[in-house]
Amino acid sequence: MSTILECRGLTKKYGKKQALKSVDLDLESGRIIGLLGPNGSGKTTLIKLINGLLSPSEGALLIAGNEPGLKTKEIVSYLPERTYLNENQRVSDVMNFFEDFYSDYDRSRSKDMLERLAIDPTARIKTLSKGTREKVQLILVMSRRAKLYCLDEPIAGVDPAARDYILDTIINNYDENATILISTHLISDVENILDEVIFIKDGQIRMQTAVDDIRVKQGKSVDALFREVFRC
Ligand SMILES: Nc1ncnc2c1ncn2[C@@H]1O[C@H](COP(=O)(O)OP(=O)(O)OP(=O)(O)O)[C@@H](O)[C@H]1O
Repeated sequence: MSTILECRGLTKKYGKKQALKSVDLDLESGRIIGLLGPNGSGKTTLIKLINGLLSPSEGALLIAGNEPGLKTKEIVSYLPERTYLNENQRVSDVMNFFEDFYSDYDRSRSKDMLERLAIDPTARIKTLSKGTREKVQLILVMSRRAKLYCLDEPIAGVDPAARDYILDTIINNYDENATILISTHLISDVENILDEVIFIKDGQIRMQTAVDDIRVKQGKSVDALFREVFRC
């Protein structure tokens, strides 16, 4: 198994606030990994650094051996915590944009998922509910054949019935050598698809472990362990 992401001494400061404190982290290819932590623990900051939207204050971050930039954008598919879709465009316009922009975009995947979720590709984004916009954006992001997917709160606004379909889609559609990093507070919803979890608090990695170890060795669900470790 190869390493897709490496962080060494990764630090991010916003003024005096240290959002990430000398993080050392390795992510292997072919894993679905939950990035879990309380509010303000540094999850979005880490995901933005991976996507080159922020630069490290100190330390290094490498994706398949490269610093975030044009080369890594070709292999990283990113779902931000907020939707960025242009209100006046139709869903099919955004699909065209993805097709032009990303050589790994597979339009047939988007079509299948839109159909399954009964989303009309000719609908304008502004006519869609918040949850449906989130579904559209996730569908687009998951329709790329990327090596690393970074999903920041992918199912937060989606109803529970569609969550199951979306999570199934995530596990069934992605290439087995790809890695998916999912930041979420909906741990019990996602834990069945996770291979591994990272617990983060106050900008530091508190634990990185296989989900099977939590279940088998500790006899707990990830959700139960999270509540124990981060009890207020
Ligand atoms: N632009 C910014 N300027 C100053 N501080 C910031 C900025 N963005 C984030 N922070 C701070 O950095 C820390 C980490 O924030 P981050 O958004 O990465 O946390 P998070 O784990 O994603 O939180 P949540 O679960 O609430 O989304 C927090 O203390 C936050 O207040």
